[in-house]
Amino acid sequence: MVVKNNEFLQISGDFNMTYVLGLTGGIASGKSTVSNYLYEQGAVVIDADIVSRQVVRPEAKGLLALVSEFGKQIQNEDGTLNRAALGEIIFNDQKKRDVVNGLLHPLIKEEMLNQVKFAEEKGVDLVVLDIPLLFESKCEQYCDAVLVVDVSPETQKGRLMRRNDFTQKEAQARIDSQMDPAERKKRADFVVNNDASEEQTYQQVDILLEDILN
Ligand SMILES: CC(C)(COP(=O)(O)OP(=O)(O)OC[C@H]1O[C@@H](n2cnc3c(N)ncnc32)[C@H](O)[C@@H]1O)[C@@H](O)C(=O)NCCC(=O)NCCS
Ligand SMILES: Nc1ncnc2c1ncn2[C@@H]1O[C@H](COP(=O)(O)OP(=O)(O)OP(=O)(O)O)[C@@H](O)[C@H]1O
Repeated sequence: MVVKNNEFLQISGDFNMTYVLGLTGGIASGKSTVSNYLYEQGAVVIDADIVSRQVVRPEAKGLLALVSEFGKQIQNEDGTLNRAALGEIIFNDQKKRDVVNGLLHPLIKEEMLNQVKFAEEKGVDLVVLDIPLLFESKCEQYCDAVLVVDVSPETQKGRLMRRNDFTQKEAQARIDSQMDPAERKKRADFVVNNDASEEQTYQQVDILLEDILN
C-alpha cells in the first residue's frame, strides 16, 4: 500500500472535509524529512516518488512505454527498470526528459488522484501530496495549499552529494533539471526553511499545522 495510512486524524463522517496539502521542493531539499514528520503527526502521505516506481514495475504501462521509446538499454537483465541508465538519459538531455515526463506523469497523476479520492472517502483530515515536480506538472490545482521546502543551494548540493554519493557534476545536473528555487518560492502558500536542524524544521511545520487545521 502506498498511502501511509494513519489512524490519528481519521474521523469518519460526512461532515469532515479533507485538507489536501501539496508538498514540494528541489531535489534533496528535505521533502521526505517533512512528509515523514507530517505522517507522524497523523497525515496520510501520498508520495510521487513511490508512485513513480509503481508505474514502471515489470509489465506495468510506464515501463512498456519507456522500453518502446528508449529500447532495452534502460532495463536490467531481470527486466526491471535500470534507474541509473534512465537517470543518465533524463538528467543530461532536456528533450528526452520531456519525453519521459510526458509518458510517466499522466500515469503517476492518475494513481495519485485515485489515492486522494480514497482518502477523501475515508474522511481523512489531512492528505499530503509529496510531489517533487508539483508546479511543473500543474498539480497545485488539486491542493488546498502548497508548502515549499527551501534550502540554500550550498546545503542542497552538499546533502545530495552525500546522500547519493554523487560527484559535483551529477548533483548539479539534477539540480539544474528542476525549477528555479525563487520561482518555486514565489508560487508557494507556505515556505519551510530546512537549512538548520531537523528539529528547527519540525517547529516550523508545527506552526503551519496549527494554521491549517484550526
Ligand atoms: C530517473 C529515475 C529512474 C532516477 O531514479 P532514482 O532512484 O535515481 O531517483 P528517484 O526516483 O528516487 O528520484 C529522486 C529525485 O530526482 C528528482 N527527479 C526525478 N525525476 C525527475 C524529472 N523527470 N525531472 C526532474 N527531477 C526529477 C526528484 O527530485 C526526485 O525526488 C526516476 O527518478 C524516474 O523514473 N523519474 C521519472 C519520473 C518522475 O518524473 N519522477 C518524479 C516524481 S513525479
Ligand atoms: N535539517 C536537516 N539536517 C541535516 N540533514 C538533513 C536535514 N534535512 C534533510 N537532511 C538530509 O538531507 C538528505 C535529503 O533529505 P530528504 O531525503 O528528506 O530530501 P527530499 O527532498 O525528500 O529528497 P528527494 O528530492 O531526492 O526525494 C537526506 O540525506 C536527509 O537525511
